[in-house]
Amino acid sequence: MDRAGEQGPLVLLMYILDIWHQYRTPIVFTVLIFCFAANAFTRWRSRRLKTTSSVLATSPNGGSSQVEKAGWLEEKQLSRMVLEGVDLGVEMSVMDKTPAKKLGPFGPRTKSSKTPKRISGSKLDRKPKNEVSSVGSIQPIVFFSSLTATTEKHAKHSLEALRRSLKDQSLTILEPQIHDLSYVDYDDFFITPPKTHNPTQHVSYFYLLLLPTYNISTALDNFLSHLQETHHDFRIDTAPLSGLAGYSVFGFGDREGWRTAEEGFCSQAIEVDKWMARLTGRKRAFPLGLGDVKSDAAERLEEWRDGVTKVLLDIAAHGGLGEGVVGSGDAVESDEEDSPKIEEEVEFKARKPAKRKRPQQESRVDDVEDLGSKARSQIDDAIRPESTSSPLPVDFTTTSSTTSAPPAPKPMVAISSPTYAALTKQGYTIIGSHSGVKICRWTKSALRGRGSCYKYSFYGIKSHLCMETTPSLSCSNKCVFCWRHGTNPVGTTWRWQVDPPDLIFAGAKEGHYKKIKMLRGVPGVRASRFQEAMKIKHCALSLVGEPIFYPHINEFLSLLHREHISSFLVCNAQHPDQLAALNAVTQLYVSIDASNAESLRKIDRPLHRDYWQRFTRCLDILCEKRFTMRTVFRLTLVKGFNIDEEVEGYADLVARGLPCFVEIKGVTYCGTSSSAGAGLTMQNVPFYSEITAFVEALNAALERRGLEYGIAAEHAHSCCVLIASKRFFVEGRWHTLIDYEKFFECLESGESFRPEDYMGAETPEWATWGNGGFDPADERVDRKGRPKVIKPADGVEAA
Ligand SMILES: Cc1cc2nc3c(=O)[nH]c(=O)nc-3n(C[C@H](O)[C@H](O)[C@H](O)COP(=O)(O)O)c2cc1C
Ligand code: SF4
Repeated sequence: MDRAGEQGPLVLLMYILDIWHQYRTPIVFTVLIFCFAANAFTRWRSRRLKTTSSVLATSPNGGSSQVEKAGWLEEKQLSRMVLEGVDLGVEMSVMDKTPAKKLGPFGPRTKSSKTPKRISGSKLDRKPKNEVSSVGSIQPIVFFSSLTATTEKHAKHSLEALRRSLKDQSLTILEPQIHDLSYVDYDDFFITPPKTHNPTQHVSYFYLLLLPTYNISTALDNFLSHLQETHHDFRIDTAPLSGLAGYSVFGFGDREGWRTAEEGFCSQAIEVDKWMARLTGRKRAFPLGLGDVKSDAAERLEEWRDGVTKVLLDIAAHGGLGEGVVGSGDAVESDEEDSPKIEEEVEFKARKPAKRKRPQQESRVDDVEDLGSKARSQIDDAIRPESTSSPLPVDFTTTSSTTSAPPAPKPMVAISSPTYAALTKQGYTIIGSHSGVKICRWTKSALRGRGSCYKYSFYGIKSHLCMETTPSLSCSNKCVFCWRHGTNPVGTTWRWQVDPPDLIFAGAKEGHYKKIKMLRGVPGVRASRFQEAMKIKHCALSLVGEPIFYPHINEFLSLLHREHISSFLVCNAQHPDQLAALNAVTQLYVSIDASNAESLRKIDRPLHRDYWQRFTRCLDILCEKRFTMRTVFRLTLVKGFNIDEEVEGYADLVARGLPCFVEIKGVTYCGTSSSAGAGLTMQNVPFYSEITAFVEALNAALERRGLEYGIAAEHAHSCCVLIASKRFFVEGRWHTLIDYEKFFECLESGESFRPEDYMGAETPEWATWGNGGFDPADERVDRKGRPKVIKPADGVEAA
């Protein structure tokens, strides 16, 4: 090997190095340009792949698997990921129950696809499946079962009636359909709601079930078994029919053979209603209707149908069944809502502010809460055992010590105030700034056929037709037994904004009907009574507060009377001027909570310094009114406060006021911390035997005074007895009931009239003294729905 040959590679290397040094800048520049161009090309190509609708080269489906524009696919939004290679279309349609082509950008694929794996998916629809969209359609379906064609005939007639009444509605209710349960496949309708074939239209189904009852084996047994098994089938959701918009059942039975539900009247319809409540997850849209084929079936069915039609329209308008009270839609009854627990909690909260340190010097009071807490503190001081001889409560109308101009009136119960929150939590609907309405527990009881309050036995008022309201939530007393003690505002004069009477009247009706509607899904509510309840016939102006405190009480009363709603007004005998100026009411009450000044101070804890003078003046005014309206003394007996040794004193008060009636009832213990704070316990609740002993003693005391009274009626269920003037004892019978239509006739005649002019029929035998006072047409049950054993200490929330 020669030297030149050995040095050849070295020379070549040096030559290359030389060229590199000479041309490195253009070389580097060229390489960079090339890399950039290659990169840009790659990116352009991949973007083009995403946005074109060209056929994927490797897709076996050719033109059918076109790639849709996928720009919407935000990877972060993907809540369900599907690996490419799985049949995406099928997977998605199972998931969302909508056709595959709507769901994915890549269309259906097969497992044989050779394209690279790609992760894809779509957003899940999070809307609750069982909520009817307000834009969705509702499909009513009438189901019936029939052996001897009675139910079939009614079902077909109902279908026509439904079609007629829904014909002109512009809402989204589809033409009702009908199915004979003997011919339908239960799996199509009673495992899950039927499937909709049109994916663009969301349809919710509403079932109306019309069923007879047979105590022999029929196809209905299969239907019942199916419902039961579906509910218990562990593979199926316990409420698979919750996607329904609602359901309601109507049963046909024969009362001649099966008098009561316990004996089997409509028992199969009752069972179906229960299972449907479970399977639909509480979608009872209207109470179970029951009709006796030999008497009232057609009438009851019509009421039920009207109610169901209204609910259908409601659902279409508002997109769902709306609110219900606790227990709404339940399969079986529970009385949770009667529990005093909520009251306890609210009352406790409401009383908390009273613990705040109170300034020594009282100043002018211009806010209801301030007034309430100050009054409360004073009153609390007044009733503490060690301070029983403390000075009388201050009259706030005379305590102003400031010289500043009076502030502008404020709302009595401002929306942002704790009082508002406490009252609404207790179930009050606050109307405007100072009025309230609430459903009383007897309304629910009457709707279920469990009995009305004592006013039904004494005066013929059906509790489910009665509205309980007050145009003034404020009161000038703080009675120890007041249910709402600690939450309601107090004051001696009206110093708040004044709402117009028509606003209060409209608000009270609206609030009342809304609350009634919330009861429609409650098990046990009778369809016929529910329908009746949608027309208020009576108004109890009591609740809490002092109705005659409201400056436009007379205008408010005329609004009631104009709609033929009777008025029972209860006042606390502290506002004689307002009482004197009061126009006619159907029945006028004053509360007589004690027989003497000292006792009244302890029990009513009045804010007025001259409370006893006010009280006795009210009795005199009542005495004058006794020939123009029915006047009543209401005595609430509280053991340890106002019973012992007071009989003679009460008899003297009766002699002074000469009321048409004296109602005597035992106090209701509500078990709240406020009542406990006022020194009240269960020990203060008199037994019914103690009430009756008192009544007999009072009656004897009245006789001794030569007063023409007698014991007319009783309602042992609510510890209440009625003493009546002999003016209402006609031809040897008590006539304590009221002829309400006659009352309105008298009122509208413009002539003066007397209470006797609207005296009603004789008091029913079952309500008279010695007979207990419970309407035999109703069913007495305890809180769990079991037959009731009379307990003398049962209280009543009476208005
Ligand atoms: C054999 C038989 C058994 C019945 N059992 C009951 C019953 O247990 N409870 C009830 O309320 N009605 C009962 N009924 C009355 C029917 O429910 C009632 O007549 C109904 O209207 C029949 O409806 P359909 O004609 O549509 O079959 C029975 C009737 C028959 C003939
Ligand atoms: S308790 Fe009062 S409000 Fe309730 S139904 Fe009876 S009268 Fe009406």
